[in-house]
Amino acid sequence: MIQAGILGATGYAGQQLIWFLLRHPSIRLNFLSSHNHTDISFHHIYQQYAGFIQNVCIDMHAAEEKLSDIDVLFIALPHGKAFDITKKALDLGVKVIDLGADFRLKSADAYKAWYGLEHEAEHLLSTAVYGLPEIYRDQIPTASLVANPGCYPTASILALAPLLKNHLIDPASIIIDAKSGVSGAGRAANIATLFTECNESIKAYGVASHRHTPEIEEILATLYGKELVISFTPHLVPMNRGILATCYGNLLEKQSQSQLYEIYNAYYQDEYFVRIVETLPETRWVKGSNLCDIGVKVDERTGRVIVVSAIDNLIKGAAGQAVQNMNLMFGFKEQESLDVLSMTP
Ligand SMILES: NC(=O)C1=CN([C@@H]2O[C@H](COP(=O)(O)OP(=O)(O)OC[C@H]3O[C@@H](n4cnc5c(N)ncnc54)[C@H](OP(=O)(O)O)[C@@H]3O)[C@@H](O)[C@H]2O)C=CC1
Ligand SMILES: CC(=O)N[C@@H](CCC(=O)OP(=O)(O)O)C(=O)O
Repeated sequence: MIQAGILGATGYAGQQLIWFLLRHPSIRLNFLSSHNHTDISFHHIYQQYAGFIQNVCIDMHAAEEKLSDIDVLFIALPHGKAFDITKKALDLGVKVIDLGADFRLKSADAYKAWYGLEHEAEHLLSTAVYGLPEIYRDQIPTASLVANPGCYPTASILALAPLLKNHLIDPASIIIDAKSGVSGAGRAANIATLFTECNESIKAYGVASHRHTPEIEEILATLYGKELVISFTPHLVPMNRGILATCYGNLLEKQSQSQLYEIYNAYYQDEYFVRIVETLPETRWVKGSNLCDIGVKVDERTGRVIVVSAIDNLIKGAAGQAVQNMNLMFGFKEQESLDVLSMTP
């Protein structure tokens, strides 16, 4: 039995992680941490767990004392909070999966530029593995520290990877127009995510400045083999969950619809969690699952390819992907506890 500790268990990502770990036959939840709900039973905060989970939330200090009791630490804290505890956990031989952004970028300078914070564990950046199994599966099983990707980067990178790996588009032409449900902003109180502020409205935000831009660029550049820059515009839409990323690129040579489908199907042929769909993806068909649906359309008139991807931001965009990484790190079946389908409607 693997002992797991969860920091930030009371957040949306942490709660979703618990939902999956409870189904896992080889995992025991050792501790759950919270900031504002310490000494409160987890099932009093998320009442669907009544009768299923007995843990009482503890604070970060108490969690730190329990590090030597666990095999894996999941960190679902706001960015900037993972440095110290990650160092301590790794020193004790505990494997770490960080759902936040603290170990995703390879350079501390880039982290400072986009997150406005000094990186306090720079020496770990070269050892952290970017936890997108469809791209880095070979490195994850031996990793001690996995940086779980952001939700928008997961949807965007999976959508564009086959085009860049096969050098089919001009990288300077990439535009990603993405929409997220409100749970992407977390559970903490915030005026911008009040029902009355975001219901019946859609807005772009972080235009030309969103912190997921360098993360997407870094991984796409690795796939392409050369530096590149993209335009990325996220939008907030009035739904609880889901990300839809619509990605545009100029084709370097004429490609037919069926050629591109063949390329996508070949690229993802062994991937359980990626479905190449003939219709266009919709968030409702992946909501509640660890799946990423991808649809591809050639616009012959403009010479562009338009790729649409859909994920559940809290699952393939966070907790599901974290469990997928844990399964790989501990030698479990990659799909263990993750093969659930959307229950829509
Ligand atoms: N929401 C999403 O779709 C995604 C989120 N992520 C990342 O996962 C991480 C968690 O996100 P999310 O669950 O949405 O956020 P939430 O705001 O919902 O949860 C944050 C969690 O961290 C705890 N916390 C807050 N501040 C502190 C602090 N100073 N010290 C210790 N604990 C603290 C909170 O405790 P309490 O509840 O007691 O306040 C809560 O458990 C973030 O890094 C986020 O960027 C990644 C991909 C997708
Ligand atoms: C709707 C919304 O606000 N979404 C979040 C992204 C959530 C996520 O993946 O954030 P991390 O990179 O911090 O893990 C945002 O745009 O900041």
